[in-house]
Amino acid sequence: EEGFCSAPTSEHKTDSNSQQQQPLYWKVMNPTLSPLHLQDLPGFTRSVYKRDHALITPESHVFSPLPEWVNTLGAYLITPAMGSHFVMYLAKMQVHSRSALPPQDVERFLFMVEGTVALTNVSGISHRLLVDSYAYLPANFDHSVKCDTSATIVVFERRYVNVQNHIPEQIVGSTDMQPLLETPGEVFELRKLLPMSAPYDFNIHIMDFQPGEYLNVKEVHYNQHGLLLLEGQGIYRLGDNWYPVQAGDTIWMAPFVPQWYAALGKTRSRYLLYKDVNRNPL
Ligand SMILES: NC(=O)N[C@H](N)C(=O)O
Repeated sequence: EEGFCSAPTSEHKTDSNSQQQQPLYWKVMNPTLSPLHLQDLPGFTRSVYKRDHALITPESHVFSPLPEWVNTLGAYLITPAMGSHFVMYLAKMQVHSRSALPPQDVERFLFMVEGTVALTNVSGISHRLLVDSYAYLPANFDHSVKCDTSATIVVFERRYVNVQNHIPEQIVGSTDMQPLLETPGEVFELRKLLPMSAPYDFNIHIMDFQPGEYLNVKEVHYNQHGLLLLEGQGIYRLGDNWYPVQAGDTIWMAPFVPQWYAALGKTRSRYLLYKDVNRNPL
């Protein structure tokens, strides 16, 4: 990693090649694209915190032990203190680490950014989660995540909003197994990681843009978002602000913040997006 940082010109020239040689989503935790002349500038950060949105960039991450987890460091990137009804955090699992359960009535979604973990539920059924795998654990669903070596997971949790006669189930999958969905009037590629049915009160979208592609709708909507840019770079408009963004960046979008994205650079942009759905906003 050090060698990579100290060779900015060759990194730049071989960017598309070196990205191909690195594991999927490698740039999320290795944000070497950050402009070198700004990287060491004392006090400089691209992070921004405003009433209706936030941009949290990797140089601002602060990790501390995750309460009740074993050998795991966490960085909470979005919490209700910002106005969200969910939390989004990075869990860095280390050698012989283990998760703790979320609080009562809180559902959980895990997405693997780095490494491998084993997810075991109360029936003893285990799944190996690799990079790009994900799992949804309903509220009050007994489970445990274990890691022998190291892994990074992006985690979303929220208090489940019950509706009568609908019970969500554990879901385990991977992005590449999900079908592309119709996006009328838009050019980006869309996959949804959870069923679109009523038991689920949020979904996680994976959105892909080729360089030069952008959102057609300048969206303003009641839903809130937590976004992790998994690949690529571009410009995110939030309200009246236009932010250069790159893989590894997190964005909080409050309800009704005007939002728009354009992908730039030479490689695909891919982002993961929490979105509350299927519930009356009243
Ligand atoms: N900012 C976004 O990408 N929003 C999504 N298109 C969405 O709300 O589904």
